[in-house]
Amino acid sequence: MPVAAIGQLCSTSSMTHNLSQARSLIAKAASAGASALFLPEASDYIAPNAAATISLCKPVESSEFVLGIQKEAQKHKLPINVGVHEPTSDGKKVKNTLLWIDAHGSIIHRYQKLHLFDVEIKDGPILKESNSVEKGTSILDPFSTGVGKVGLLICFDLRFPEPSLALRHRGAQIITYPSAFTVPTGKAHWETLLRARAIETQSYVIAAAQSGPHNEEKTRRSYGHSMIVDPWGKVVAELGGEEDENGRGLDIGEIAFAEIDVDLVEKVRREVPLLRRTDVYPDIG
Ligand SMILES: O=C(O)CNC(=O)[C@H](CS)NC(=O)CCC(=O)C(=O)O
Repeated sequence: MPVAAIGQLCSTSSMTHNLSQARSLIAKAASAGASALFLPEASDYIAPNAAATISLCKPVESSEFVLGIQKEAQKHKLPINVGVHEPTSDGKKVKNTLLWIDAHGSIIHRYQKLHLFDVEIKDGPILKESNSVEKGTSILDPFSTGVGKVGLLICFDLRFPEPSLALRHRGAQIITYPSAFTVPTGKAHWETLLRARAIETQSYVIAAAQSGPHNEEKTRRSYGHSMIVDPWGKVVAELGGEEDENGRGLDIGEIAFAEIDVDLVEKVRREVPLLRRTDVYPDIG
C-alpha cells in the first residue's frame, strides 16, 4: 500500500531558512519510502504583516524556495504538495497557492485558496488575510497520484463543507488541507473539522500544519497537530503542537506517515451510502 507523509515546519520570513527545513522533511520522507509528501500552507514564508507578505512574494519561476523544492522532488523522485505565495497579475496582492510538484520536479497542478481568513476574535487573533491575498475563483478537478485521487483545498477552506463535497462528487479519494491554524481556533476546532470532512466525504483527509511562533516577537503562532484522517474518521497519523517550555513549536522538522488504502475508501462508501436528497435541498446540491 502506498504511504503518504505529512511534514510539520515553522516558516519565518526567511525563505532560505524555510527551504532548509523543507529539504530535511523531504529527505526524511524519501528515505522512509513515502509515495508523496504533504507540506503546510505558506511553507515558503510567513511574514509579520500584510506589506511584508506582499514584498517577499516571488513568481514560482524565480522563487528560491519553489525552485529548491522542485530540485529535491526530482532528486528523490518524490511528489510534493506544498503551499506557497504567488504574486497577482497586478503585483498588488498575492495568491495563497497550493502546488502539486511531480516526481520529475515539475509543477503540474495549482490551486488558489478560495476562502480568506478575515477574523476579529475578542482576546484572540485578529487577522485580515484579504489585506494581502486575492481569493481564488475555482476548484481543480481531483487528479491521480501514487496515493490516490487528490482534491486540493487550503486551511480556512476547511470550515466550508461545500468545496470538499464538490471534490468528492468529482471523484476525490483524498482531500488536502495544508494549514497554518491559529492556536485558539485550532484548540477549539481543528481535529473536529478535519474528522468531519473525512467522515462526510468518506475520503482521506491530509493536513500538514505550521507549528509554533513565526517570528521572535511571537506576533504570529500556529497550532501544529498535522494529521491524516482515514475515511472512517480515524486519526491515522498525527504530530504534536503548541509550544514547549522554551517557547519552541512542537514537532517542527518531524514527519508522520499513513498507508493510504483506496479499498477502504470504496468499502466505507459501499457500506454507508450517503445518498443526498438534493431534490429537497437543491441549493446545496
Ligand atoms: O499568512 C500567510 O502567509 C499564510 N496564511 C495563513 O496563515 C492563513 C491566513 S491568515 N491562515 C488561516 O487561514 C488560518 C485559519 C484558521 O486558523 C481557522 O480557520 O481557525
